[in-house]
Amino acid sequence: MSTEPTPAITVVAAIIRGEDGRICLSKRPDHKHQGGRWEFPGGKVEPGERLDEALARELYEELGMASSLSSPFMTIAHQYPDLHVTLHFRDVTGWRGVPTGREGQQVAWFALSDLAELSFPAANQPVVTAIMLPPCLAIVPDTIELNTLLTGIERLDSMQTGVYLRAWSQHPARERILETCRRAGVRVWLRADSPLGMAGGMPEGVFGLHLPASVLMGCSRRPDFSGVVSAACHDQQALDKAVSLGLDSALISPVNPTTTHPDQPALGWERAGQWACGLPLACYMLGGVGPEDICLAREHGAVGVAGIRAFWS
Ligand SMILES: Nc1nc2c([nH]c(=O)n2[C@@H]2O[C@H](COP(=O)(O)OP(=O)(O)OP(=O)(O)O)[C@@H](O)[C@H]2O)c(=O)[nH]1
Ligand SMILES: [Mg+2]
Repeated sequence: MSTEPTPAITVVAAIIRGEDGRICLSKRPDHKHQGGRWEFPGGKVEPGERLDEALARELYEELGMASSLSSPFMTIAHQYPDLHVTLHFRDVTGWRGVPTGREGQQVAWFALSDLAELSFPAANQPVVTAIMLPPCLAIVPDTIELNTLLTGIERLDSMQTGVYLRAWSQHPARERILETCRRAGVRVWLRADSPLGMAGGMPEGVFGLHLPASVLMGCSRRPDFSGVVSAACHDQQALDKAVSLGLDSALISPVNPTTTHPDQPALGWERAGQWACGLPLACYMLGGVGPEDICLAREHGAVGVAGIRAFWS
């Protein structure tokens, strides 16, 4: 048996969003590692290169794009049978030129709704799910007044913010709340009451099922739900469990001290970031954070922020 260690490489890859929201992908040549699959354009980071420099170089070499500005989106560590990759996916925010396959590779733009049909390298599934998620998750307080909630939902930017209706199933106006979200095009998460999901099934059009920590730890498999499944994680054991169940997303908390959970010591950004970075699921930072912290959250391995007070006052 060979005792050679598996080679390890660091890769940067670009999430290039067109003005119409479509994503630019290229097809890996058949003879390459993970050949014939669609990829986020990019490649190996050279020694001494910063991630943004490496991505700008790769995008110029592969697609002829100049002056690319980029910021962190998600990092995934993945073990292939023959290779260990650390993939740094970055949002490309500024470029010139039309992306063109300069190495003979096919390049195309895809709507988010088409991505699920494409074949990607095995490491990519978590990032494909993550780009369909809003960067903010507004958790609805249990005691909010109905009109404040309905007006608040109507005012949200539905591309930017999804809503977690934590106490929805007990709410007397639950159908009206859900209908307001549907009309506003806001993506909705509901809470799982048990490891099986929601008693009585999920209403039509619900985007996400969220598992409180106690429910998560009682799950022996991913709940049956065709949408996104997320979980509340206050420690590494919970994150390990979320990964082992193949969940899509985790809410890591509390990052900062909060008035809602004064008894829980805050993790701080550094520790929360060490937990999130490299995981094959989309993490949201929760606890004393708001939309102004999206960049900070992404620098610490999360795709966005979740909060209660920051969204409804
Ligand atoms: N660019 C890119 N590479 C990915 C993705 N997902 C993924 O697993 N990889 C893996 O990361 C590695 C990236 O290598 P690459 O072939 O793009 O590297 P490169 O552009 O520097 O090419 P070269 O080796 O021909 O110089 C490959 O092993 C590839 O399978 C992805 O979405 N984009
Ligand atoms: Mg490449």
